[in-house]
Amino acid sequence: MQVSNNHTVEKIGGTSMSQYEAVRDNIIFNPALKNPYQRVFVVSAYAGITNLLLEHKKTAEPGVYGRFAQAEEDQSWIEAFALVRQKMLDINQELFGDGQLKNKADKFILRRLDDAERALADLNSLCQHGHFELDDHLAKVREMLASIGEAHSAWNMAHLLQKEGVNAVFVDLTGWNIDKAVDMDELIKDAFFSLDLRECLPIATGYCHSEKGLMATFDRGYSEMTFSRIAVLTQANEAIIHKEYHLSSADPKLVGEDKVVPIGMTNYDVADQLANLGMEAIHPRAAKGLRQSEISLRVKNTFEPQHKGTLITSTYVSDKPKVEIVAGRQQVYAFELFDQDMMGQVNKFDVKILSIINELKIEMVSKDVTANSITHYLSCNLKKAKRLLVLLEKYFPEAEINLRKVCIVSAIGSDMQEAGMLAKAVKAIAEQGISIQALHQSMRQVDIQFVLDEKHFDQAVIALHQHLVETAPEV
Ligand SMILES: Nc1ncnc2c1ncn2[C@@H]1O[C@H](COP(=O)(O)OP(=O)(O)O)[C@@H](O)[C@H]1O
Ligand SMILES: N[C@@H](CC(=O)OP(=O)(O)O)C(=O)O
Repeated sequence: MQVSNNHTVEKIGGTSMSQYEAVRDNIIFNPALKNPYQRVFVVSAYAGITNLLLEHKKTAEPGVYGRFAQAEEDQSWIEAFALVRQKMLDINQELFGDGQLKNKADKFILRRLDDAERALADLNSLCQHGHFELDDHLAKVREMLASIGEAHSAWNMAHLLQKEGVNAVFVDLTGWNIDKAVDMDELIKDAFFSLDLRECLPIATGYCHSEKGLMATFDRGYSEMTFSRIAVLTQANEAIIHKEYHLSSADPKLVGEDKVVPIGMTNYDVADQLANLGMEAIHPRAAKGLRQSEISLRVKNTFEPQHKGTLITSTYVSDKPKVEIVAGRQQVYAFELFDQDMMGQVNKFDVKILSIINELKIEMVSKDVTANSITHYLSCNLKKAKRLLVLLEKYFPEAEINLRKVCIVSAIGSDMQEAGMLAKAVKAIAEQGISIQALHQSMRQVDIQFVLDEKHFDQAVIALHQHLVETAPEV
């Protein structure tokens, strides 16, 4: 590639991808730009497709992968496959209408789907033999299935844009046709090496093959890793994420589009806190690469092309201490382990608990300790929570273990060091008659976290936003 340091790398999220006209008119042909080039696009699967291929991101309802992994005798993954195939063909119909290009698009994606379905069927029958364990192959199955979603959306977008006269190039990073594992960085460098960004517009798959497995390392939201790696390796001038909404002071769907305000600027610290809560302004590991390479990140609203969006840099700090965002996480399991013997040796207990949590690959959102108890706040499905409970009971037979489903609601800002900020936040919650289960504020002064009963999530977000953002004096 002609490294010019004069290009941007831009990711288009799944919700935006499902609205092609908006992507074409507002992003590709953004009126503020002279021409569509000097940009690299990295695209996610259309909204809902990865949920059908793997499992629902929020509810964990199993898709093809979830069903395939569940039981060798259960053949319901075949029905799940039929569902995702139909959904992908429906999307093609809507985008291309009838004609040659639609046939080409169908042929492309059907080949991948058929290849994958055959591979799963073969694996399933192989694993009927005692010598083969399904579990040994599931990680590869997950990678294979995930990659189909982004191959679909990227192929379609490149070909739709070609129809509009743009020299768009489909960049397939899925590694579908390669015969040996390749390093992710090598694959990206190879793919972009021969491209002249002055006259072609690469549309790259948000899924990228890697020796260790993209899903295994980063799991859902992985397209941001591909995006970040491409931005770093091609030395982008700026990295841009296009989303359905502005990065706002709270979820517009929950608090109301008229009440939230777009965030003008913020820093990577804030982005990390948001990602930790599952808001995914950007995948925290993706942010690390951009931050280290000093590439700033802009989050833009697909539907308001004139708006500059939110600029995330490593250096920004708000002029005055303030709460920038109220966000939260539902479906959190609080595991409280209490043992009188823990007194004076909390560390010893914690090391073992953490090793079990890691073994089960459960994500930790927060934790707190007292002299004789440790509580981990974990984000996982019920199945994993039950598994963890069994293991903890086995390893700590003397301990009392309490498991509760909670939510975490958090007020976040790049600088929140102001006397009275915490009191104001507590008052906002207390006024609603909500009882606080736990409260965390770290020395880094970038967030205040409330652990609450699940049912209070919406009410707490709305109340905190009202008292800390809507009524806060303008800075
Ligand atoms: N502070 C916030 N600002 C903007 N969106 C938010 C915020 N908190 C939660 N959301 C929610 O995030 C969701 C995901 O954003 P979206 O642009 O649809 O993602 P993707 O681009 O990955 O498809 C939106 O449905 C929105 O309601
Ligand atoms: N489609 C993948 C990857 C991704 O990052 O998607 P999105 O940009 O829509 O969050 C997923 O759902 O995990």
